[in-house]
Amino acid sequence: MTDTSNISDFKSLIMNSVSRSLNTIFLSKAAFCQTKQKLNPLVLSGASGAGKGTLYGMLKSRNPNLFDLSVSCTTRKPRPGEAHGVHYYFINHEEFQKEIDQDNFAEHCLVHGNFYGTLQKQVFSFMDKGKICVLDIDVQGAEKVHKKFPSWNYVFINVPSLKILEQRLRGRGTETEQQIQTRLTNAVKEIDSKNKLGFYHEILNDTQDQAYNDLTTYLKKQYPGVPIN
Ligand SMILES: Nc1ncnc2c1ncn2[C@@H]1O[C@H](COP(=O)(O)OP(=O)(O)OP(=O)(O)O)[C@@H](O)[C@H]1O
Repeated sequence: MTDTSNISDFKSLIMNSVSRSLNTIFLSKAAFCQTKQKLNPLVLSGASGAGKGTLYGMLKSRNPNLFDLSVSCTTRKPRPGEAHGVHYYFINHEEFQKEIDQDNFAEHCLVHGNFYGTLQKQVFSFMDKGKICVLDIDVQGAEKVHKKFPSWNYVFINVPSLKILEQRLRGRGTETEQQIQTRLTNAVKEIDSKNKLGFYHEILNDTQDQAYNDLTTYLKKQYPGVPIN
């Protein structure tokens, strides 16, 4: 009686141990597959002041481990308070030109004598970590990226009216009067070209909560199975 009971205990010990080992193998495999899942980057575009940064901030604060903002390279000098690798990668003209020659940019442009660009390898490194890399770029930049990577997700943040855009730019208080006027003039062109380009999903940024809700509804469809808050 005692012997049989011992054998039965021994059997169940072995079975439990095998079952635990198999669980560990399958769970680690699932975790491995999850970390290797590559998620297409999200390109947020729209006029200056439309709310790209605000909506990215909401995505990041509610999903800190899922979204990461791509940091651009620039040849302009850092402003007080700007840190290398945080606000921009500050590189010189020679280094920037080398990256252009090697076709390493998803997009780049020259503004007032300074280069700005998004390095592909930086975007790919986020993808390798299973993250959604967010590119916060203007309409011209997004058009260039789309030529190279048409399968990425393109969202155009729009505003209810130019009047409201003007109010928001003034409220932000980071631009001079001249810069506000330039941004408003550019906004008309950007909204116009968004209509012609046709690859965007458009989000109207009326109230922040409604815009965030519309954005996440779209993202949940684009990234099925990925929990997005
Ligand atoms: N739905 C909203 N209602 C009211 N104010 C808003 C809304 N969304 C954004 N804002 C405000 O509008 C201003 C511009 O927004 P934000 O800085 O996010 O724009 P942006 O598109 O990132 O601009 P830029 O391209 O110039 O960086 C900010 O002061 C922000 O707080």
